[in-house]
Amino acid sequence: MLIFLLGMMGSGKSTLGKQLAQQLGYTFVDLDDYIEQREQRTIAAIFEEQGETHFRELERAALQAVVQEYRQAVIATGGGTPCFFDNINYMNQHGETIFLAVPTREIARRLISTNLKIRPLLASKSSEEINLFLAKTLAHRIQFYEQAKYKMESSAISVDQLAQLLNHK
Ligand SMILES: Nc1ncnc2c1ncn2[C@@H]1O[C@H](COP(=O)(O)OP(=O)(O)OP(=O)(O)O)[C@@H](O)[C@H]1O
Ligand SMILES: O=C(O)C1=C[C@@H](O)[C@@H](O)[C@H](O)C1
Ligand SMILES: [Mg+2]
Repeated sequence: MLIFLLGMMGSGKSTLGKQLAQQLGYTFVDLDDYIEQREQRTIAAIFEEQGETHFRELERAALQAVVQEYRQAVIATGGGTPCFFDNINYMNQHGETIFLAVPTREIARRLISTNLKIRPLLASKSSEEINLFLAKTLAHRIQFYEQAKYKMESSAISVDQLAQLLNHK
């Protein structure tokens, strides 16, 4: 089985994905890391050198490559992955999709306390600008995230909650 975690930057896809994979004995794949390895450069560099449109094409190709490569994996997608091309339908067709619905306030709080340089869409923004950016971005993205098969809504999602959700499907 392939399990895709969806949600905004900072919703915990990478953190929870690693823990869930460990619990299930699955491989953990972080789509952002996968793209960086394929490209041999950081996502920030891809954005800087070729812009977001090109990044989205690389992201779609990476998503499809991961699906071909793995049979049992937990995949932490990028924050924007479900919102471009037909990626959300593609993921729904190839596995279980879970939207980590963490409130914007909590996401902003988490991100402001981490290194913003690795998140090019947030770099060089003030706290107030980050809050505004997250709210505006989510307003657009929610229509894609909501197409996930499952939704986990909490400001403190745990790996056990995720495992339970999958057990009861
Ligand atoms: N369930 C959680 N409870 C509290 N803090 C968390 C939780 N999950 C992640 N965090 C913290 O939030 C920050 C962002 O988490 P993480 O990198 O896992 O998010 P992400 O969804 O993978 O983001 P991105 O899309 O930018 O890769 C980290 O500092 C992490 O420690
Ligand atoms: O929310 C987004 O659009 C992004 C989130 C990150 O995971 C990276 O995929 C990239 O920084 C873009
Ligand atoms: Mg991540």
